[in-house]
Amino acid sequence: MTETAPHQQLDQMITGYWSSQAIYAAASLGIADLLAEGPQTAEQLATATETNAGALYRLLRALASVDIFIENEQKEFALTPLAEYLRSDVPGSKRALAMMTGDEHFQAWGEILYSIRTGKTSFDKVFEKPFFEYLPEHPDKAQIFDKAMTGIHGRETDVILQSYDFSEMKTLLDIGGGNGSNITSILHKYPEMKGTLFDLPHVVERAQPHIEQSGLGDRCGLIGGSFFESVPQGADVYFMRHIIHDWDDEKSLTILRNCRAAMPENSKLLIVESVIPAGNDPFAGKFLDLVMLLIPGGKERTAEEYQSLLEQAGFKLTRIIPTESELSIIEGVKQ
Ligand SMILES: C[S@@+](CC[C@H](N)C(=O)[O-])C[C@H]1O[C@@H](n2cnc3c(N)ncnc32)[C@H](O)[C@@H]1O
Repeated sequence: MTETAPHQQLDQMITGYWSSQAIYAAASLGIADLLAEGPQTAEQLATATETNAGALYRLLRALASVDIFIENEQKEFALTPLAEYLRSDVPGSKRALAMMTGDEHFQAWGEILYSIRTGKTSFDKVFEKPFFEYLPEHPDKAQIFDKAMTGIHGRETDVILQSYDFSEMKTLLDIGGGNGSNITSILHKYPEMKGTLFDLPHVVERAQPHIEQSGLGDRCGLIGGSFFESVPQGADVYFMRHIIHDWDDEKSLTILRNCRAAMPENSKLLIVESVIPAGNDPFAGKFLDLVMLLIPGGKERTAEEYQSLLEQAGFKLTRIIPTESELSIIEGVKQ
């Protein structure tokens, strides 16, 4: 086996965005959906997508060189196992993730030096408003964001369900639960449990059909609101996945204190996040931390940082439960 020399490794890292932006272009044009019925030439695809046939051919040839699409002898392109995930309608689709990452995220990453120099979000510099205020004003982007969250986090519910026993809990509140894919998976596993999806009003409105289609309409309520104002009262579990990492300590404390005020005495707080380990080992959360710096203005935290945050909000951190993935389940109770 030939090893990649350090200078070649670095070349690959430096030019990494070439492939991610090429994937973004193919995802935005819906190429994988067009190929779902069978192979097509670049000319046919260019007609369907109103693009330049020569340029589209070059895009698809480059992507085929990294196993996304494959070109046959008739110069037709077909789907590969990687390209299948760029279809809109497959379980675990990554199309929305590729579209979000290559668009607003990429523009914010272009201003990374601003964030490193100032500690402020480059998203706000580029788009002139915070990310979660930009989304309701751009419903098409907000819909892509909801789907991207399922694309990146969708499989996480399975690992959470493997690692945590919810059987004693009768009611669960999924705070910032997005399009409801997490809460519906939990409710499917626990047929006795009732749930409530809580998120911003525009998100809850889009989630409603998803909850109805899941057949859980009678067990899953929807409440629109802001966790900076208050959260619904009375659930056995206050569940937040990838919420606290979106915010700085001050805003996170507001959310946690609002949860504490709404929680019955014996209910549990569950925060699901990447807990940053010490040392130099690869850990995707260390790069996700940069996304948090650039875009919403939050951070990934260490176990000590979660302990301190929970204590300041009036909680006792009872356990940090590792899962098969990089995620941990941080459990807290009211002090
Ligand atoms: C990173 S996403 C996580 C979504 C989901 N929990 C998951 O794990 O896929 C953050 C969520 O927080 C919601 N959110 C942002 N600001 C909020 C607020 N002020 N009140 C309630 N939800 C909010 C967003 O709409 C979004 O659904």
